[in-house]
Amino acid sequence: MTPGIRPLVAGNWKMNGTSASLNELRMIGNGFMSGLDAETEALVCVPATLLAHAAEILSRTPVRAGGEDCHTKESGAHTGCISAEMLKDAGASHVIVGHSERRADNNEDDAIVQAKASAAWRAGLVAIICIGETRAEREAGATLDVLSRQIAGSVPPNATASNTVIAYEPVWAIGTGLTPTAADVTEAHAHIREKLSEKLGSAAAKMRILYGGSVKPSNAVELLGVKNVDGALVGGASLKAADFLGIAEAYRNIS
Ligand SMILES: O=C[C@H](O)COP(=O)(O)O
Repeated sequence: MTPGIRPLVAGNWKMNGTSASLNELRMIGNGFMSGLDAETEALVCVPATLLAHAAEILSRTPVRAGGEDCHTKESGAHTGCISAEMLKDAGASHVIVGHSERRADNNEDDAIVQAKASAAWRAGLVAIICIGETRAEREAGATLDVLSRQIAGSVPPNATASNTVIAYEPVWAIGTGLTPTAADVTEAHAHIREKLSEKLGSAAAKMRILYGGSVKPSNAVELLGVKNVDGALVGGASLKAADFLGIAEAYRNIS
């Protein structure tokens, strides 16, 4: 938590979900309508095939819909790609850029991630910029250096707390059931805040820094209660409404 920052609990469905899954979204929306939004903002980033449906379903709730990636360009000859403008047109408010799965699967480097963040802003979307170290980098003691490098390269110099959210996701914690200790998360998030401050000045003080990687209802109070953790980016547990709502409910037990 950071005083003065309203937490954001964001889901990332990744390459999961068909129209049959939309009922989970309805239940997520209904859950936030029954009072959870007092504690936290909520967002679910879904595959592009579901985005327009998701946005329509969630439009009657406090929960927003987002995209999982965007191209750097507005339009053109890029078969199979989706622009930020297309996501906006389909009802997105946010888009994830630089997720470690895209960095690994599609060879996306920091320069591409930064260009995607700028593309998101151009379309009127908030960019959720993901950073985080691999297991090998962690074991080499390079975690903070990796975070510094990724912030330097992936975050545009004119980022603000209104147009950008940072998500710290240790790659080795994603989908593994493993999580860093609260002390590790404290150190990483403090370092991220410091580096953002050096780069962005006062804009960094109110910028949300989410934690992502095996967040579940059972560990949410511990992970999300850490200083400078301003919400969660949730993968697997966002696919089931009960789990996603359970994570958001953690804020009722965090002071
Ligand atoms: O974007 C979400 C993260 O990759 C976390 O995924 P996970 O909650 O399944 O570990």
